[in-house]
Amino acid sequence: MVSTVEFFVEDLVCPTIIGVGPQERLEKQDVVVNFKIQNAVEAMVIDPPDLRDLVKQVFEMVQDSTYLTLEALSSAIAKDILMILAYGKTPVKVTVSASKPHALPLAKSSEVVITRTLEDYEHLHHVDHRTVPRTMTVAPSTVHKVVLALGSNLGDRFKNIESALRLLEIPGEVLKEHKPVDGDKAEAMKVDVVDTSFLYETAPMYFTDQPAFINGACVIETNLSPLTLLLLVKTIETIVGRVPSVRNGPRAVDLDIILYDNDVFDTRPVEDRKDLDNLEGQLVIPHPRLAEREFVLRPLNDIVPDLVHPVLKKSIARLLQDLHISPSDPPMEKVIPFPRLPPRQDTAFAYPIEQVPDTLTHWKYGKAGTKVMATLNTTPDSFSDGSTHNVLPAAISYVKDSVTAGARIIDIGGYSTRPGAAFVSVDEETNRVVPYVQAIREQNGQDQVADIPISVDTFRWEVAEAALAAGANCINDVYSFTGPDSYPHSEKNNQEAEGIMTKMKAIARRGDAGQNKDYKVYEYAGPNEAVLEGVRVELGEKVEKIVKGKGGVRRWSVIVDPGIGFSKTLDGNLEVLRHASQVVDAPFIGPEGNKMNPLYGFPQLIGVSRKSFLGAILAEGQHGRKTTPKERVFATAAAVSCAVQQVRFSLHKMVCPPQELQSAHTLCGARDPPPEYVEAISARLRYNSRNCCNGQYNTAATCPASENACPHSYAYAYDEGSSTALFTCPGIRRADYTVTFCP
Ligand SMILES: Nc1ncnc2c1ncn2[C@@H]1O[C@H](COP(=O)(O)OP(=O)(O)OP(=O)(O)O)[C@@H](O)[C@H]1O
Ligand SMILES: Nc1nc2c(c(=O)[nH]1)N=C(CO)CN2
Repeated sequence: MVSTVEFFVEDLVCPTIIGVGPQERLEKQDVVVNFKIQNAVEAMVIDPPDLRDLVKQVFEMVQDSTYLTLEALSSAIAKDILMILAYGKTPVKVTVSASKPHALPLAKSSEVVITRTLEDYEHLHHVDHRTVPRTMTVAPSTVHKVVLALGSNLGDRFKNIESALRLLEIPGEVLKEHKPVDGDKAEAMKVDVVDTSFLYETAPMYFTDQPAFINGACVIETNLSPLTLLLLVKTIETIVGRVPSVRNGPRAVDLDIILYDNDVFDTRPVEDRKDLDNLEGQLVIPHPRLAEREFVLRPLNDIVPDLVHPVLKKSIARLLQDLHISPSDPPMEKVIPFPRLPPRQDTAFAYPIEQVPDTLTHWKYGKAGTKVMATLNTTPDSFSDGSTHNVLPAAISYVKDSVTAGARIIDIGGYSTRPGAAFVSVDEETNRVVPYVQAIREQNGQDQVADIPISVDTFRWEVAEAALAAGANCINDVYSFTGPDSYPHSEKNNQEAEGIMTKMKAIARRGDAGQNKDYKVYEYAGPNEAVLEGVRVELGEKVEKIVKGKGGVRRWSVIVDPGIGFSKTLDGNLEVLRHASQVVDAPFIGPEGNKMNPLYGFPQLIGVSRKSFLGAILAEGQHGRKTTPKERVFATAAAVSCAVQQVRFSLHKMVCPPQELQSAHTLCGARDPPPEYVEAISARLRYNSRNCCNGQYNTAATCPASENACPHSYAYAYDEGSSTALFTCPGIRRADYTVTFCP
């Protein structure tokens, strides 16, 4: 006979909505829950249940539930406990009792007691492998929300991931070879990529002697069953170029199914579920290694932070928070890729998707987190330097000098957005932009210039399309792609527009230069933050519109611009500039401060150079006077340095000659200390975090160390990726990192 051991939890009091009476549906009442877990002694010794965690999860689940009967509630509690404990481990038996102490006037309580094992829940088509559809099935009217993890560490990693996403959206074509599809029509299969995370460069986990990965995640909507989806992702991995390799080894692309609705599946027989090394050819959902992988959790946290793991009953944000990240772990770095456009035509590629471009370059957030954009105005009426650049040779020499001076992207504009600027036809604007793009790309033998990322400042799809075809990489749209002439509103066929949107990089700007807007509606944010909040809400809505839903721009392709100098008073402009970091660093916004900031985490473009709000400041006071844009150099430098001090990744749009641009670049570059500092800083942080808490504590809340563990200040330490050290050890506070460098 197998001897068993029992664990008890008694008198857990949880307020909840329970019962059928009208009053009971309105107000929470206390329910008292007791439960007992029984299992073989041997299994429990090896893997005892974490009762503290279990109690917390049961409490939260009961508190959030609204069952009509104690029977239903007890059964749900039993199911949750069984699933939490059985996740890859030995099944157990659970007895749950739930009582309502206030239900009966003449009795102490009314109570229900039930005993369950996992087998009792098989009919819910969870957990048991026999219930996972083994055939290729499609239910055309059912839409499932599925979360996928994306990874690549071989070849053009960004291109591989983009190719995989595009192939996902043509499941019928990809799975053609796998016919017969059990009577289902390939055309009925549907997958839409409806949201994407940021992308991160990550150090390889498990098998560490291999190249760094690019990792991300996406949400898809599909009518495919879990197993058909598995077949689809495995087929796509092969098409993109994945070849068999060592376990956890290098791969062109890796697509893992992380979550499928709220479902729980395991195709392995019950006796094989203890192990995670026998997954080949099987399907386990949620992905069994999710909770240990920062490279999956962090991107998921960008898009579905509140999604609750159906077994562990914790949100993605909580799983990420609970992850034990060691200070010595290399940090994950957000990256910003630029496509090389137009794409090379690969006639051998047999699938009907838009040709995926190679990657021109990619920027990292952490290293040199500030960059300079030079502005090439090709309008005769440009407000500060018109007439100097609108001649091709002069323009090219400006671009060359700007690149030498440190510009990392060129923004070309052929239609001024200043108030009262003359109307320019689409053809005229195109002719003002395209020849300049072509001329830059034709700078043979001068790779730095010929390969410089180019953005085009336009709000018209015809101009954008022509510019991208000529070799521009990025569209800088003052209306954030939601204007009257942008793609989604144009008469252009949707599919074609979608192709253009996914191919390019996008700069989403907030508003044109019309009347100053009234921001009173956002005054809840505080007397001095209404404009800032207005920008977050309005630009946030526009950005959500372009990154979410079918045909969206990838989140990793978007840079946001709060539009300093656009539709704001002088105070409004200053407010945004002074709080520039809050545009993208504040996680929550809204009247209750509980709405996710849709701009959270985006790289930011800041354009202050020579703008008229600086002119307004220079005109103030006794010694003030009217200035021309060219006279606002010092004011520009002050404004740029104000933003550089705050924003983790910022791109500064400069409208100035190359020599001024050089000082902006140097100013921005001042955040990059020489390599020996970086090494010294990381070593010191590692040392301090070890000393401070002996590596014992992993969350800021629990480390008892003093506030003064780090006596030195290094601005760069934070940027260089020591955020893990900062996070795991509160002795090293972010506030310690001012802009002084250690001698
Ligand atoms: N949720 C899931 N998503 C993807 N594959 C899964 C899943 N569950 C089980 N598998 C199985 O895992 C097997 C190994 O997949 P793969 O080759 O991608 O492994 P890996 O990338 O080395 O590891 P991992 O999947 O843990 O990232 C596949 O044969 C697949 O059937
Ligand atoms: N950083 C990182 N490490 C990995 C990854 C990955 O995607 N990113 N995938 C693996 C196998 O799936 C093994 N290790």
